[in-house]
Amino acid sequence: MAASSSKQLSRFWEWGRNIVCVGRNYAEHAEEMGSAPPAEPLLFLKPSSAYVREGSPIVRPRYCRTLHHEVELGVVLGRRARAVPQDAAMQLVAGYALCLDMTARDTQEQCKMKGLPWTLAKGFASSCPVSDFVPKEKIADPHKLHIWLKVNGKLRQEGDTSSMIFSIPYLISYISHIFDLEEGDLILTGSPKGVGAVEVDDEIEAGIGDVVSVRFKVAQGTEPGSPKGV
Ligand SMILES: CC(=O)CC(=O)C(=O)O
Ligand SMILES: [Mg+2]
Repeated sequence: MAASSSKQLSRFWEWGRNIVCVGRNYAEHAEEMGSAPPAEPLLFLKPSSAYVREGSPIVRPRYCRTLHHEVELGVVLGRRARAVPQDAAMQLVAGYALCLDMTARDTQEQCKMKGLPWTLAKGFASSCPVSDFVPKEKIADPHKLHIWLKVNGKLRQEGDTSSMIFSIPYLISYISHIFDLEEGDLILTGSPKGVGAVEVDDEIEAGIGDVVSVRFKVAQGTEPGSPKGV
């Protein structure tokens, strides 16, 4: 099947496709979370309604007291992938995006203690802010990118994608042996160290080097009747 063009995927967040997240893909972040680096990729999913774009706020759920930022490189798939070998995986990539894996850290800790899935912690509405789409032709080597994040102008997170434990082709191949990846799917490749809390009215700015950047404000969720959490 032919790959979708960059133009078709330039608004990938509107396709309603899978958001597949990789956890603990940087050893220093695994360590700061008190975990050992994984022997196999740790995967979880966000719903496509988790997307938020610049101009709308990141909304802290009512059940969350400790909302953390995680800056991550996102990989946008341009073609369906089933059981692809690593050496063919990069041909399926259409482009990249700067992504945030917003995390209700207190909820996640509760989920871990109770052996529950991370959906409330990682999958709430607006938990996946994304930048504009960056066509793959604009990135010479996705494993040599500087990703960074500031809160209210102060640098909080910096990482180099060369430090990923599992490379992009490894991840695409690995995931595609579990379920089909589709055109328009997004893979969040994990956070470097330096995750931390944001408060209501904070401003987050994040980018991939000087290729693309985004700004988001944090707001408080006020939905009546929203769950109490875990
Ligand atoms: C501990 C985590 O929240 C895993 C994660 O999302 C990561 O990027 O690492
Ligand atoms: Mg993450």
